[in-house]
Amino acid sequence: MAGPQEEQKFCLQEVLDTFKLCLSEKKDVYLEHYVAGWRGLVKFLNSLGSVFGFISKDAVNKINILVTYLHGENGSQYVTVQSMVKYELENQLVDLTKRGSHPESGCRTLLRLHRALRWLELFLERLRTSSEDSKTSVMCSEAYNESLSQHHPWVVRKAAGMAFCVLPGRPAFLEVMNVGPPEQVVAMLGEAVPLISEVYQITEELYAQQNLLDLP
Ligand SMILES: CCCCCCCC/C=C\CCCCCCCC(=O)N[C@@H](COP(=O)(O)O)[C@H](O)/C=C/CCCCCCCCCCCCC
Repeated sequence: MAGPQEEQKFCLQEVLDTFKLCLSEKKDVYLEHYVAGWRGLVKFLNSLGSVFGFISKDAVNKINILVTYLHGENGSQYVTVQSMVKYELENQLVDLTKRGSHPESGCRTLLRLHRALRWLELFLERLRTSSEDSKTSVMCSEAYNESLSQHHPWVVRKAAGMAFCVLPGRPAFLEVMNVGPPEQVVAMLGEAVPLISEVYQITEELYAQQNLLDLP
């Protein structure tokens, strides 16, 4: 039986499988698999050391908010992102313009992870197409500057930038993914990036249609 250390070990294949399960036949996004994908990614983040603790803590907090809805008395309304949006909007459960009585709605919580998914897509695509001596810190901050950073205040941007500086080099980074030699990791990233991108695009379109992209 695997010990606690073993259970916490990151595996890219596992994350890939989870994101594969995210989309239903009619392209709805299953919340359960979406948060499971994030849980897997947080395992990876935790393996990089305590300097990433503040990021991991925020991600876990948001995952837990969504899991609480998923397992709560109205859990059946939270099966997909589409049903969650419909339910929360129809029941006025979302603070639309300023934070009020629903500061932790499913919609605003998921939006934060959704924005981070775009960062992930950009970062993994850079990682996939980079050369052996490319710097992960540079790829990470470029991806961050093109996506998430515009939603973060100066102090968070500064802390994130400092954390990126201690990321391991590309070879060590690929090794932690527990896939095998670098070529195999690159091949798996070639499968993972389009999947992540599709989940991102579907959510983005839904949020855009409902005017939810700037939830406070
Ligand atoms: C396939 C494996 C390779 C890549 C593995 C990457 C692993 C990444 C795992 C988790 C990513 C963390 C997701 C962070 C969600 C952030 C949500 C957010 O924007 N929260 C802010 C706003 O929230 P509210 O205040 O409005 O509730 C919050 O202020 C943020 C606080 C923490 C700082 C977030 C910085 C995010 C940087 C991007 C992640 C860098 C990870 C680098 C590891 C390679």
